[in-house]
Amino acid sequence: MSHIRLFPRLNSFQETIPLPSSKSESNRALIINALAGGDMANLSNLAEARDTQTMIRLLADAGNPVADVLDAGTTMRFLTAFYSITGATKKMTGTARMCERPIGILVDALRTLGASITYENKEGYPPLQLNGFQYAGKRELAIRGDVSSQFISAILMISPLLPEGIALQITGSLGSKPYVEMTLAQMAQFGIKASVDWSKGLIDIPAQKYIAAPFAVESDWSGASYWYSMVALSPFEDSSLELLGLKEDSLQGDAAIRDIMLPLGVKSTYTGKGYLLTKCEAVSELSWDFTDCPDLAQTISVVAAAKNIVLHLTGVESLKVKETDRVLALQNELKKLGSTLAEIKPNELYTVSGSFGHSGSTPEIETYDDHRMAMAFAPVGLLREIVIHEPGVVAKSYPSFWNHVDLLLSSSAN
Ligand SMILES: O=C(O)C1=C[C@@H](OP(=O)(O)O)[C@@H](O)[C@H](O)C1
Ligand SMILES: C=C(OP(=O)(O)O)C(=O)O
Repeated sequence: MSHIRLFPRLNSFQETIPLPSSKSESNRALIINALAGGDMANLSNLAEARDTQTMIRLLADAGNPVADVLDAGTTMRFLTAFYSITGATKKMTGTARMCERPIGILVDALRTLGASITYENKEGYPPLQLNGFQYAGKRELAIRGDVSSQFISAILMISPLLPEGIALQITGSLGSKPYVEMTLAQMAQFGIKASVDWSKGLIDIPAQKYIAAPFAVESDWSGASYWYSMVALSPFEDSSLELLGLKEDSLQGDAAIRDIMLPLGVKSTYTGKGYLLTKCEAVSELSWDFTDCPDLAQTISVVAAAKNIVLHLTGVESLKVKETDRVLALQNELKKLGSTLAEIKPNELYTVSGSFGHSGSTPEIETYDDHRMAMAFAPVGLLREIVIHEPGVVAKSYPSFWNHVDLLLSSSAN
């Protein structure tokens, strides 16, 4: 299927959406469970996301000298640390885009600990060749926090296995902090004790053993964000959705979508089984810092553009090194809705503003091999006909996305 065409419906919806499981929680659970020597049967509700299925496949294929992670960032970063500490000889590679995503900060940290790693092409980027591990005898490690938190999560998960544990000093600002907290919380569920001083950026983990334990993965709050958009963009006041499996007290930072969407016109009510989303009044201008929840920036930018809400975004620096340069991709595609994403302060402050076009030629949205481009723009189909190119990209995190969209929107695929 090279594109999907979505058509607005003429009435409201009241539906229940069975959300996918979190790929972030799944990929941590898989690494931690493997380090604990646990049985796979201990893990329930693992994500159907390709990133997680790739992790499962690669962990089961220990003897293969090559690990191809495709486009999965967490799989690349977590497995590089996992194979390093387990002394594997392994080539780590992925898609062309994965080979443009930085990994030097993690490689430097692993080398300091004792890993032997070489770059096959460009310094600081995959593919990598891992050639075993000889403990360097140092428990103090400094690591930058401003490029990707996944480097820190990767190091943290292997740290209990280091002969003296680790005293990790995060330097600079820390982006995506809730993902580091998620890592520590999941490690704690497998018996790991850590002391953390966020005011100093210090995480201390003594050497200790993981204790195998059962772990059930929650529904995905990042995937939930697109259903929030559906409610925000529905022109009918009585539209509502119930999202199943979301927890009130989630490990996922993207649960912040509850707070972000309130001023954008969506009220969240916990039902015991998940969340009920209903419509409420929206503001006309909003500022939001996405440092803790970068994966929500596309969702929110599109909602703002489609509702003619002026949105000021900060904390979006990391968007340039994700599945695509998400700032550039948004700039190109928001134009097709009548909006601009203007860089107000270089690399710091961006503003979405414009005038949403209900008529004129059908916007044809390119997706740049990025699942979140496809899912962020799909809800616009509630307001006007729209075409999304390469809709299969959603498989990275949410393979059943279009089946769920069918509950709300008519579509034709080509
Ligand atoms: O650790 C994780 O599971 C993730 C961390 C974030 O990446 P960065 O830390 O690179 O911002 C996020 O964007 C990604 O989708 C998943
Ligand atoms: C950035 C993402 O994933 P990753 O970095 O793990 O490829 C994402 O899912 O939006």
